[in-house]
Amino acid sequence: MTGTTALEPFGARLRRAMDERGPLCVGIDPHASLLADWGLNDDVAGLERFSRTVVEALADRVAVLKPQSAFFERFGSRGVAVLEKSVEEARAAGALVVMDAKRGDIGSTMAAYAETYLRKDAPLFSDALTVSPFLGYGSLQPAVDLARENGAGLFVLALTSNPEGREVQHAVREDGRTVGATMLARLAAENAGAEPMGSFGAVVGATLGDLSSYDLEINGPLLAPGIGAQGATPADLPGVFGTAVRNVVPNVSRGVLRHGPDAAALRASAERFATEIASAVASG
Ligand SMILES: O=c1ccn([C@@H]2O[C@H](COP(=O)(O)O)[C@@H](O)[C@H]2O)c(=O)[nH]1
Repeated sequence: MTGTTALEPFGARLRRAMDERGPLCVGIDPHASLLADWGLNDDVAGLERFSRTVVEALADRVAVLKPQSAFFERFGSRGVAVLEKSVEEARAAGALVVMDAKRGDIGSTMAAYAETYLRKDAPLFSDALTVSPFLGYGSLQPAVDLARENGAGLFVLALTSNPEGREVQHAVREDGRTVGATMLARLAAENAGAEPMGSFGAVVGATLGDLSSYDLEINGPLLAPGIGAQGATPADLPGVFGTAVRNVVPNVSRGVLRHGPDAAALRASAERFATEIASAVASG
């Protein structure tokens, strides 16, 4: 999957991975507390060991791994070097990598963020990147363009899993639509006509309860954090997402990672979540 050959669009690659492996996305979130629980030092060597363990245990079986950039950046350039290596190894083992860095800025700076994560030959190239649209959806255009050119994707924050997100995302605009609904509509337009689905996804928390007032049919993936440590369960998915549940990529980070460092235990936990998710999606 690495190299210079052109990539198929992210949406097509993700749909295939979801069909073959199931939709589960496991986070690589090396919290200081998890490093301690795993008997590792809170240093670059501990970070490297943690991340390598997760990649070796799961990259050959889950559809998506989602490193949380913040936990690597806190170690400076050496942490970012670990992140680079983890992304490369995860992709080489067959997982798609969603870089959770939530980038967002004025368009000219956004272009530099896009070069960092979405240009095929960049050291941190990832299959998709989380981005923040709160400087205006239009500010994301350089990332949309570069993602299209390189077969990558984006996950745009729309309705986040944290309770504080409401004050921004549920705010009602002059046209009567909420900010979150507007982001979903922009993504639906981005993905129009794409088959089997578009490459431009939304982040929609699994914690949010009934979202039937929102049109989640964006013809693109819905990255759904919040399962496990934040209190949502796989069984909540049909109630939150309705018929759009078939496009949901449920993310679990601490809920799986707390079972490490034993690789078999990490795999068993991911397998349990995958099974519960499959049965919830089938019932939805
Ligand atoms: O709305 C959002 C967007 C992103 N996240 C990220 O997902 C994981 C969740 O981790 P858990 O340990 O499963 O709670 C983490 O990296 C967040 O930064 C989110 O939770 N909500």
